[in-house]
Amino acid sequence: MSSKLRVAVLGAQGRIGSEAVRAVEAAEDMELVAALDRDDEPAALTAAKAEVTVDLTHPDAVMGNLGFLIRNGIHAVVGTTGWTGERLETVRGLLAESPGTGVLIAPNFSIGAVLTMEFARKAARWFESSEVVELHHPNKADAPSGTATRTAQLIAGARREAGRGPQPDATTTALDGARGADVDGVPVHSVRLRGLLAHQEVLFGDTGETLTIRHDSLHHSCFMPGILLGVRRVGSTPGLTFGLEHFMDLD
Ligand SMILES: NC(=O)C1=CN([C@@H]2O[C@H](COP(=O)(O)OP(=O)(O)OC[C@H]3O[C@@H](n4cnc5c(N)ncnc54)[C@H](OP(=O)(O)O)[C@@H]3O)[C@@H](O)[C@H]2O)C=CC1
Ligand SMILES: O=C(O)C1=N[C@H](C(=O)O)C[C@H](O)C1
Repeated sequence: MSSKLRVAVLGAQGRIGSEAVRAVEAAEDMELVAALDRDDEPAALTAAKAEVTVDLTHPDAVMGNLGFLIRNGIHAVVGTTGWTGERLETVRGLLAESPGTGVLIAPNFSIGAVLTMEFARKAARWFESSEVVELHHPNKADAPSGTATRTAQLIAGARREAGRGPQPDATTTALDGARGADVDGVPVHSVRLRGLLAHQEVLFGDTGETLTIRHDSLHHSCFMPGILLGVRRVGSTPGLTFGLEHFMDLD
């Protein structure tokens, strides 16, 4: 009997899912027991006795997938985007019925992106204003990116804690969208351009200075160490964990 962790991938034919399949296959402590895509039956996961499933599908599919996984006590590592407070509450509700099951939802698995979010959170209270610009390939499912949304939420939280009020902005906009999307008071701008993969700039400004934190994902391989870390840790971390930073020692 193998002692390797039995891992499945959902969205296995996708841009990041196909990379995750290769990463799991290459990991000495894991066995890829299922690689499923859109038309496959989720029941294959139970038949394959998957212990951990990695979901890299689509915001429209992920809630149904998680419902199945949690009901069947299969731990989940989720990179799929589209997370709202309401969706997270639904996941917590499902987990309450399956208390031994662990779910990690990570807006971004790349180490540099996790650090970008952490640095942005730390910088936020020192600057009057901040804006987030995310830049992705044009086939991306959603906008703004999950990473940009999370970054803006972390900045907003840090501003609230520091007692900072709304960011100054006296602009009158002639066209809807000119100032981007408002995420908790932080403007978020989405660029979609052939040739890009996944990039983000967080801009801070105050009197006489600006600070820009930039991260570039240049290949899908950058997400793999984070995904594998999540797969290794999620089974011993029951309940919902939101953000890979909780599985990393950032201090
Ligand atoms: N957290 C992170 O670090 C990262 C997250 N992502 C996120 O991962 C998701 C996937 O991105 P990406 O790989 O670029 O997208 P792709 O469209 O390339 O891949 C998604 C794959 O999932 C398949 N799929 C759709 N619905 C289902 C379903 N119900 N069950 C199984 N498979 C399904 C798609 O099939 P079909 O083509 O037929 O629709 C496709 O093969 C997005 O939400 C993206 O934002 C991406 C990179 C990093
Ligand atoms: O769709 C992508 O490509 C990515 N999606 C995630 C997001 O929305 O933040 C992570 C990364 O930006 C790549």
